[in-house]
Amino acid sequence: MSSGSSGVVRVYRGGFAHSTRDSALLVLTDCVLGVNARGRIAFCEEGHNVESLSRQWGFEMSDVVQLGPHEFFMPGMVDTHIHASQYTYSGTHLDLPLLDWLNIYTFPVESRYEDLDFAKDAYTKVVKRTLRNGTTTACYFATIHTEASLLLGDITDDFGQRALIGKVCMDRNPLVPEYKELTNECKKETDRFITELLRKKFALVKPIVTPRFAMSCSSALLSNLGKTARNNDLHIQSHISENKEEVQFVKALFPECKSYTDVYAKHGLLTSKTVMAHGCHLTDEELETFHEKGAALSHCPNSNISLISGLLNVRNVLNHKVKLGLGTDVAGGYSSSMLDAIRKAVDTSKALCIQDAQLQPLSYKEAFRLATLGGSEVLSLDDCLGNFEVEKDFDALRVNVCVPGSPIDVFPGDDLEVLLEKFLNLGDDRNIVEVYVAGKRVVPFPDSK
Ligand SMILES: O=c1[nH]c(=O)c2nc[nH]c2[nH]1
Ligand SMILES: [Zn+2]
Repeated sequence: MSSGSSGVVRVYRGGFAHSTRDSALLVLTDCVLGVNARGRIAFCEEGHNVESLSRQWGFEMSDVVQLGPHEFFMPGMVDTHIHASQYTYSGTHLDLPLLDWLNIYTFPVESRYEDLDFAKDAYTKVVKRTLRNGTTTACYFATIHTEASLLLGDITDDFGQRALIGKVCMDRNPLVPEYKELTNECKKETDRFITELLRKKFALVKPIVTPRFAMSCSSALLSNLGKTARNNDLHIQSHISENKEEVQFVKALFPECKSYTDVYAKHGLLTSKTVMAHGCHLTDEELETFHEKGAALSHCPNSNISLISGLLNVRNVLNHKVKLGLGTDVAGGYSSSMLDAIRKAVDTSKALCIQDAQLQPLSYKEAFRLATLGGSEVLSLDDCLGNFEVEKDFDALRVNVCVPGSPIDVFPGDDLEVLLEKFLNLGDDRNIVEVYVAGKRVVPFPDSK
């Protein structure tokens, strides 16, 4: 379809499901959506308006792509916390708690990313795997290595995934001292990473300031990173209050700070562009600080259970009006699929309800919202993605619950809402037949990939 004078390059008609500010789930059984040449949503209206839209926007009725009866579009999913560098061992090494897990499994593997061949293989695989599973936006941790982190940026751009890329910063690592940088070297390399990645002018891939967590950073480094983020108006990511032992260590390392949250706040690292992973053991007072600062949390339920870290009370986080999204936290989390994060978020919430009958469980609709619009809010990208509002980028998954070999069975009377719920609970990448980022089809991969 040519864009003509209207600029509409593609039109789809059929079922759509998304979240809005007011509604965790809006199901549109017959909707017509147009995508313009900039990859943005030109219109999203009731299907019966298609003829007047075709006159208004100048497209032919024969150009309208009609979805099948078992198909629908949903917004692309936003993985707000994933370690690309840990993908090589995902699905293994889940028998230790966080601090031992870091020292024994994680740091030795991350050290290997000095080798760019190793990095290229791992990073290509994780980008392809996550895209196929519907992650249109990923907030990645790489490693301390600048060149390999830049390579991750190149690969995400090449595959068309939207991403924030963090070169990991750490100048403290007593048990694995070969995996850290000197404070000055870390500052210099972080600046170089940011400059070089921005110089590439990738439309969808940007740097994010990434102190690993308070335990692996000196106060001098944290302050410097806070300034770097402020001076360049950059996003910030780290970990917070994942595990009780970690919380105790941080208290001992930063006695002048009144809480773990205060450590980041005092160093200028808690802003409206900050996303902190986990937060399982945050107090209500700390959640209030998150709310005041506009900082966000990434809930990583698979990792929290796999490393026996804790169970985040999402209802309490939502009640505090803290921005919240979901993360796979590969490889503390063993699945790179955001569908797994949705399921584990609901399961975790239900487990907490077993202990406290007063608590209201997270519904699948709320989890759907967290994985899409919630994630876009966490990354302060909700003005350009997260749902199907006009003028947002068309980041979308075309789902077919009835593909050959589908893990889902459909029965008479299953409406679109049922198909969505079945997909979220039972579906996998076989059901994600196409993935779009900023209007461009990125899955199936082109033959060259
Ligand atoms: O789940 C986690 N994965 C990590 O790599 C990490 N580093 C600090 N804290 C962490 N938590
Ligand atoms: Zn993590």
